[in-house]
Parts: sequence; structure tokens; C-alpha cells
Amino acid sequence: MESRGSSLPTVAREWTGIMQFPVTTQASLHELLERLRKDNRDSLTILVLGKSGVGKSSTVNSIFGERVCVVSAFQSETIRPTVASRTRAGFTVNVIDTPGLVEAGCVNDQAVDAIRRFILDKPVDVVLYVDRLDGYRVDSLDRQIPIVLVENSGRCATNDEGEKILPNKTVWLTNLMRTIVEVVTAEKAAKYTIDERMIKGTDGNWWHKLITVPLFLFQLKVLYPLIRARIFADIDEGTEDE
Ligand SMILES: Nc1nc2c(ncn2[C@@H]2O[C@H](COP(=O)(O)OP(=O)(O)OP(=O)(O)O)[C@@H](O)[C@H]2O)c(=O)[nH]1
Repeated sequence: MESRGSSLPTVAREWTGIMQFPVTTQASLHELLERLRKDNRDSLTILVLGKSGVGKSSTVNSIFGERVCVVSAFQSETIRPTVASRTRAGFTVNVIDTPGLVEAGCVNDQAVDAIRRFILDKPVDVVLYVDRLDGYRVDSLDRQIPIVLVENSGRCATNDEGEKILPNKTVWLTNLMRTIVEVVTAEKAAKYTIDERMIKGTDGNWWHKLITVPLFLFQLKVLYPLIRARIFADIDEGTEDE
């Protein structure tokens, strides 16, 4: 992938990979870009997350129809977050590929930290969380968010138009992009830009912080001796009654 800088590329390459897709897929993708344009957008930024080796980079390549990321079956190829950007008729699609959040069963803190820093101040429209279907059990809670099935393999079946299809005949790339566009254009969708404050937290209220000191001293010097004296008085009274 081409950009590792702190911001999205200002000049993106022409999306030539789209020409590799069958004509029907191209038409569907153009229609979806048009839908985004009508929604007053001129760019779409997708953040791809997931464990290591689940097919994140392969999915990015599938989306663009060209090899923008390195894919490997044997080792983690995505060492740091990278962004690939392509333009088509004045519309820019940015896809941020990221290193695996979990590697060999352990959370990859370095990756999490690198992703956190990389997406600072980048407007992300949608997060695409990738997982392997054979390694994850989808339960009813998962179904509350949009789920899309993907098959990046070159052996994926195709329909009469040459579009890659799933066993249920769904043209998965179009379905994936349509779902992304639906999520982005949904009324309640919000554009998230992670800023420094969201990560480090706010500085808090200084007045509240300062007031804790006299409050602590009041407890230590006034309340504590009073309560202690009262308890001992109670004990003494109890002993006298006996
Ligand atoms: N059968 C099948 N294999 C896939 C699919 N997607 C990816 N793979 C294979 O899974 C392996 C890992 O794919 P990557 O795309 O490199 O996975 P990744 O999540 O980007 O991996 P990291 O960079 O290590 O985080 C490769 O051997 C791919 O060929 C898929 O949809 N079907």
C-alpha cells in the first residue's frame, strides 16, 4: 500500500482496478459511488480491522480489484497501518489496512497502539471488522450489526457475467460495497474522527481535583476523630451496662 503518512493522501491514484471487474460489477459500483455523491460526499474512508491472517489485506485487494496490499499465508505482512486511495470520476475511496489486533492468540498491543495513532484526526466513515467464518461462530448478538460474507479466493465461483458469487448466488463484492454505503448513508451514521482527547481523556475539572485535598484533610482531622470517639464512647457505655 502506498501511504503510511499521518494524513490521507491529497492526490489519489486513478482507480484503474475497477476496469478488471465484470461490466455488471462496474455498473453496480458506479451506482453506489453516485449514491454517496448524492449524499454530498466526495470520499469514503473504510478502516479494516481484525485478527492476524484473517484476510484483511486480501479483502482490500478485492475491493480495489488490484494488488494494493501484500498477502501471505505464512506470516503477517501488514506490519503497520497503511492507506490505499483510488479516485473514480472525482470520488475518492480510501481503505486503511491494519496489522492484526490479535496474533498467535495474544492481543498485539503494538498494533493496537499503531492503529490508534494512525487514525488520529482521520475521518473514518465505516469500520470493516474481518474474521474467518471457519474460526468464528456468529451468534444472534452479531446479527444486530450488518454482516457480509466474502470469498477472496481465486477459486471463488462466478455467475454468467463473471462476477464472484457465494454458494447462495450473492455477488459478494457488490453486496459488501452496498452494505458499506448503506451504513455510511444511514441517517444515524456519524463520522468519527478520533482526536487526542478521546484517547487520552479530558484533563478533568481542576476545581474538582483541588477540592479533594481539603475534603481529605477534613475527613482525616475532623470526621475520623469524631467517629472514632463516638465508637469508643459506645463501647464504654456497653461495658458499664454489663
Ligand atoms: N479461502 C480463502 N482464503 C483467504 C481468503 N482471504 C484471505 N485468504 C488467505 O488467508 C491468508 C491471509 O490473508 P491476508 O489477506 O494476508 O490476511 P491479513 O488479515 O491481512 O493478515 P495480516 O497481514 O497478517 O494481518 C492468505 O493465504 C490468503 O490467501 C478467503 O476469502 N478465502
